[in-house]
Amino acid sequence: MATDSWALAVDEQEAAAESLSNLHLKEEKIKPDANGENTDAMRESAVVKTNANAEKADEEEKEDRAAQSLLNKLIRSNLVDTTNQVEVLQRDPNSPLYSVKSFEELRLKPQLLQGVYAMGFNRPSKIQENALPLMLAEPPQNLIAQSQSGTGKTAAFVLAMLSQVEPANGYPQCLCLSPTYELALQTGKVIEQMGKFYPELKLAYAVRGNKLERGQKISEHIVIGTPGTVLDWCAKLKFIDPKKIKVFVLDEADVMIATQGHQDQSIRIQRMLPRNCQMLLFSATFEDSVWKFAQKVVPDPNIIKLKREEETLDTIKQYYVLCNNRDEKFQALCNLYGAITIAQAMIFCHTRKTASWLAAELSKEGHQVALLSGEMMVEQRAAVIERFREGKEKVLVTTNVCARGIDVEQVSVVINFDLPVDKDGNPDNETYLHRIGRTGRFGKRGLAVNMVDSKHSMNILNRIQEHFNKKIERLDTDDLDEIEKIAN
Ligand SMILES: Nc1ncnc2c1ncn2[C@@H]1O[C@H](COP(=O)(O)OP(=O)(O)OP(=O)(O)O)[C@@H](O)[C@H]1O
Repeated sequence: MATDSWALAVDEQEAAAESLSNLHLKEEKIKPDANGENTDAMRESAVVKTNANAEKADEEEKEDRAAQSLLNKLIRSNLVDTTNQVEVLQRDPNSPLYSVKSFEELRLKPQLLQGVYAMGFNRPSKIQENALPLMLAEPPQNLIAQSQSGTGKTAAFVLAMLSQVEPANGYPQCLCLSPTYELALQTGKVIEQMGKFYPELKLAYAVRGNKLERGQKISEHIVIGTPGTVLDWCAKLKFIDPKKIKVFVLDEADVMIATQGHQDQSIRIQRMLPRNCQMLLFSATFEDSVWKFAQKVVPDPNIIKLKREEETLDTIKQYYVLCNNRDEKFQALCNLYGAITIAQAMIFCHTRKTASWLAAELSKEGHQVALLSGEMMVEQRAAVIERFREGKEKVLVTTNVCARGIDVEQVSVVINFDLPVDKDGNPDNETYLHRIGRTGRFGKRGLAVNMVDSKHSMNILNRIQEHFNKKIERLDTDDLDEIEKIAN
């Protein structure tokens, strides 16, 4: 389907409009008055608007990250497999470094060990091998830990909290901060499961809407909540005596830092805690901003990091197809499906609108299609992914926002209906690797097909090719023999 005429695809126009409107959110400009001068009132009002807009953008960023994190928790029932080594930086490099290969070695209270086994945990995960002895040491140590989602961080700090609690003392002794109500509930569930054989142990949720009488003191041993409400409960309403807290956990630090207000509130809470309180901070990623925040929250930390699994394009055959427009891309996709048997495929689009359109068109052609879209509630997204994993649908059409970090082993083909670009329209190499990398895993060979429909997208493809230094071959989807050849 060679082409000379290139038009800016409808999708790209939509996407450009979207990123422009985002830009307007962030960069509210001061307009001159009739004499061409700015008035103070205008400047002030623009500053207020800019702040409000920045907060709104913050809020959206946090919601995106929080939704992703919740989705990961909902769709995961096992540890993520990782062969990467853990890196440990001890606060005192001269003290011996302990690591455990079994839960028995930790000398847990019997009812906790029973709880761990009842959850089906046979041995500590990679990160737990090092983190647990540090967290349970005498005196307990402070810790900053980073490892990708699903590697056992939550289970580790829940075990640390449960180990420190003295149920005979009817007041809060452990405080855990989560970025959102929903994430707090998820952690609460783990506490309840692991503490199943510890019935005297009580848990309270400090989340908006959980109203208590003024002047009341709470008797629950563990409090889990969002920073604003926890701060109110400690400082304003005095439901919690922060001086009695023994373990302070800040979970999902990378999600937390997306909101400036949450950072400030967390730091204010931390300052109210006693000096000997154990401080623990967890994050799935470790950008500079997370690191700076972590150092403010956790004094004298030990640091544990687990590198991310390397993704590679080595086992993946990459192709591109030249088209003139969206309809031709759809036709190319149908030709591909007509010529080869595809176990399961993920198709990525740039906007929700294209994704919905494509899913509908594929359904009309008789394909069993699942659509994962940003408008869906997180629980609905989890249900869609679950069905796809079970093989109930063979094609998953999605936008990038929804599909980060989703592992579906049986996906053999990834199709970039639109190439991944960042907010400024430049190639998003990391996303490309992420999307394509998931097909060629576990020693399997994968197939990736990129749809190119304009000079601009050809340029993006070339830059992706240069970045990875891996050739992306041209494929003619009108030539059935050729398609069959690549499939074999
Ligand atoms: N030692 C273990 N053995 C077996 N399964 C485990 C172990 N530790 C945790 N799990 C399970 O693995 C999954 C991921 O663990 P966990 O939620 O603690 O990871 P996480 O790193 O906190 O992930 P996230 O960042 O998404 O919260 C959960 O289903 C949990 O029950």
